[in-house]
Amino acid sequence: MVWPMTAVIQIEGLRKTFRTFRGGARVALNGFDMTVEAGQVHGFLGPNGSGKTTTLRTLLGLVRADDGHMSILGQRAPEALPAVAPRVGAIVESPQFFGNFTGRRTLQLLARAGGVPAERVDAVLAQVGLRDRAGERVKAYSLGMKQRLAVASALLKQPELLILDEPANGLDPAGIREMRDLMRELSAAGITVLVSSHILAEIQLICDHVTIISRGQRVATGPVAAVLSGFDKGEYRVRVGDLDRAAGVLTTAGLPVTRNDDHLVVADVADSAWISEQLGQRGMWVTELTPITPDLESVFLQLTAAAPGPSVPRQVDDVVQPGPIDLGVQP
Ligand SMILES: Nc1ncnc2c1ncn2[C@@H]1O[C@H](COP(=O)(O)OP(=O)(O)OP(=O)(O)O)[C@@H](O)[C@H]1O
Repeated sequence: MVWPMTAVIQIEGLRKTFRTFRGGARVALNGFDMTVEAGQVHGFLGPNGSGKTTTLRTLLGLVRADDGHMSILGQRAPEALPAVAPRVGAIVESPQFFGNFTGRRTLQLLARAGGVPAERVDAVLAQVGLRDRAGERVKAYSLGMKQRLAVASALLKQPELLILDEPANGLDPAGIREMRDLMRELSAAGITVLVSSHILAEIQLICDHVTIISRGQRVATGPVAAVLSGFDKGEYRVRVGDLDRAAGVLTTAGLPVTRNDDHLVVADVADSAWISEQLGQRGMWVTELTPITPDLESVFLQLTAAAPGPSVPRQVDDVVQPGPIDLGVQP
């Protein structure tokens, strides 16, 4: 199989079914595909239980796949993992640090265990912004600082690829912002970053590309802006004095119109000036004409929702699979 030279991670047709305690089967991955190109900060987004951790654990050889092809840095996984491991940093399980050690001591021990030169410790402490707090005990660190220490430990061996499972889990907005800045700095330093998350705002802030998984299948992928624009329905919010009359005019002209309390939502609008012209000609003066651009949250909900109503918890293991949506953005 020929894969693009720039693909740092390539996953095709990945399948994994877990046998449950009671002899049942739980489909975690159902033919999942993902491509992460060099230099990306790639968000791996999906609801709880959609298969993100299973994908990362399978990629890193911690879980055996039932079927599919995977490569990391151009080498087949899991077979070639021992060869590529020195070039990959990963935090898939929350690392447990010894609280009585300082951050620096923790990294010194990890460096020694990994055969990494001791000078790397100060370099990674600086890289993750912990240099000034490196002499404090880890048990006094905030959650954000512990996450940074975890990232620092993964950076010790100067990886080309960093894989982080839910790095911003439990962080407050300021912590998420700091994590975003850190990801961007790592990306600027030439490291490809794959970040999994079920938090949309976090992915929109941190990542330039995204793959969305739902029930073990990829449902969208591409640059964040392209994924969003694939869902742009050309909708405009229109405010005008007589909503009913305006709705009538626009509907007669063939545009889909939704009447809300104090405004209309008009879809399929190619030229917004045409709306003000049509209404103005009939003595209706438009006071607002605003494009409604999709955000990742609404796209995510559309893509991952075979969602039950709010009173019914999402059944992550439902058998029904949504059809994958090909945005044609990425192979
Ligand atoms: N070791 C296991 N044994 C049985 N089922 C498992 C196992 N690991 C994961 N699963 C199931 O596989 C599905 C996917 O789980 P996974 O942890 O990959 O999802 P996730 O997207 O990482 O979710 P979260 O955001 O909650 O971490 C879930 O239904 C989960 O219960």
